[in-house]
Amino acid sequence: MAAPSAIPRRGLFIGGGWREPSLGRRLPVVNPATEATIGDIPAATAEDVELAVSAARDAFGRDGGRHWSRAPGAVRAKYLKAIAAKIKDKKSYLALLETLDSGKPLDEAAGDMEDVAACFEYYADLAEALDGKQRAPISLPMEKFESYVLKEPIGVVGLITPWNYPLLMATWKVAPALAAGCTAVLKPSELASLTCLELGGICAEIGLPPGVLNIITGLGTEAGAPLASHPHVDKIAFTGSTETGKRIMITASQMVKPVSLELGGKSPLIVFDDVDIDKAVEWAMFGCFANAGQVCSATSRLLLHEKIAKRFLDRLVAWAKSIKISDPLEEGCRLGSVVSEGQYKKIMKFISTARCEGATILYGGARPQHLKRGFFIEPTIITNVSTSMQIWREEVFGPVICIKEFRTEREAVELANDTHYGLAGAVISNDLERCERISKAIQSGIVWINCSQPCFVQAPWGGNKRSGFGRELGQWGLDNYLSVKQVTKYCSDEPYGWYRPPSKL
Ligand SMILES: NC(=O)c1ccc[n+]([C@@H]2O[C@H](COP(=O)([O-])OP(=O)(O)OC[C@H]3O[C@@H](n4cnc5c(N)ncnc54)[C@H](O)[C@@H]3O)[C@@H](O)[C@H]2O)c1
Ligand SMILES: C[N+](C)(C)CC=O
Repeated sequence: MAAPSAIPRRGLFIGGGWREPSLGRRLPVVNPATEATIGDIPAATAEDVELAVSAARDAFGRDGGRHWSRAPGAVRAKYLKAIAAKIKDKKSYLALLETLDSGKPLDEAAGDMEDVAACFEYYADLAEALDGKQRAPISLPMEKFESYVLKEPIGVVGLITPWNYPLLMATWKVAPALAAGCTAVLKPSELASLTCLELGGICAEIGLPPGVLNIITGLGTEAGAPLASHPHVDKIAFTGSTETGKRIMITASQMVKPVSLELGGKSPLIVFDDVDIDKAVEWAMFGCFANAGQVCSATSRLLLHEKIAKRFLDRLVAWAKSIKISDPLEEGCRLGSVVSEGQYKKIMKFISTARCEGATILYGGARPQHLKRGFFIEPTIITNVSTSMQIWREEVFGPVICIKEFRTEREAVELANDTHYGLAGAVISNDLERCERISKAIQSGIVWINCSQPCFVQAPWGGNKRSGFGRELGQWGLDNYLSVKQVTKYCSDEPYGWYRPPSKL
């Protein structure tokens, strides 16, 4: 598909319609693969947050919730399925916008759109099943009482999301929140908001009741912060950096507002000496170079058994040289640009600091020579790394992998856990018992065996330690937006009998 000459000019999506931002300001949209400004998005501020939250509150309580929050799950499922169908219809167009906005290869963006549609369909099914799970009885030790559980939507939720998988990360929150009966205000990243705004258009097309989903674009400090601190927002679900996550937690704590946080990572991939080297190399590449390494769960610390380290690195360099780095719209592109100039400079600084600290840039580390414009960085392989180096400790969020060797399983696990993060980890070995042992020993929310990165909507996603808490996807994702209410009934004809009745005289 050819790139459109201009991207759609959208307003903020509030109360089922488009609105210009209150202060009339807009932010430029830069295609990171060409550095050309291709349009702009509205810059919402506290005034717009106020309107969006108010629209979401109205939608939550409208007609006593009969049309949304207390409607049968099948009603909400119908809308979610309609959204999924539209996403599928518009897959090529949405993928194109995602690529123009973020620099990711078009094939990856198309895959993301399939995952977006699948996520809406999955939570449509869970919305339908929710009614059947209401009033689940609780077994009590006293016959005079009966107890059951109601699962109710939490209320109005604020959803704040990052730029690396713009529509997909938003969908991981929007789909379960709506399935649960919540109404929502979505604030995508200012660096890539185009497809999230298109989601607003889709909601209007399918006739989603006004205010159920509101989408406000803008800067984190101007639009995200007032959303997080708004007293009428009942929960914040956040995906982004650990630093912003900390700020959100502090803000939310003032109102004892629940938060779920999906934060950064510095995940390990352990490779033993009993593997097919080329197969393992491909997973190592996918684990750290897919989406130009801008993946929260990127396995960016590679731990190699010393017996295969040399051969593995030779093959890794050979494979890395063969990656097609190009305009992300070109067929077969496997490494596009990173998302922005700021991200490009940040990654380059990580590489130069690694060099200054004494690490070896075995391959890459620079702009590809054949690309004169755009924020492209070669796949970068760094060796001679010590555990005190920044490159070992901090999340780069770019196509940069650092490597250490190990001798024993114990040493591998110690190195794997030598991080403040705890999002993911991976192990590759033909000894499956060893893989099982290691999957228990790695301190993270996700472990992959003999692969890295596959992600399924049915399985829980989230981290430990400074990678956050709470789980998205699967049933856990729905539970994020449900409040559990205990209802207990006294069902005996007898008086309770704790107090002595007063005399009738
Ligand atoms: N754990 C996961 O599932 C997961 C998934 C994707 C990305 N991430 C993480 O996201 C990070 C990259 O994303 P990013 O650079 O967009 O993160 P970021 O923290 O800079 O921004 C995330 C979102 O928060 C908003 N924001 C910024 N400051 C804010 C504030 N003070 N109050 C409220 N909102 C604010 C931003 O506008 C954006 O919408 C990486 O650390 C990555 O690991 C985690
Ligand atoms: C889970 N994933 C890989 C789609 C997004 C994390 O950044």
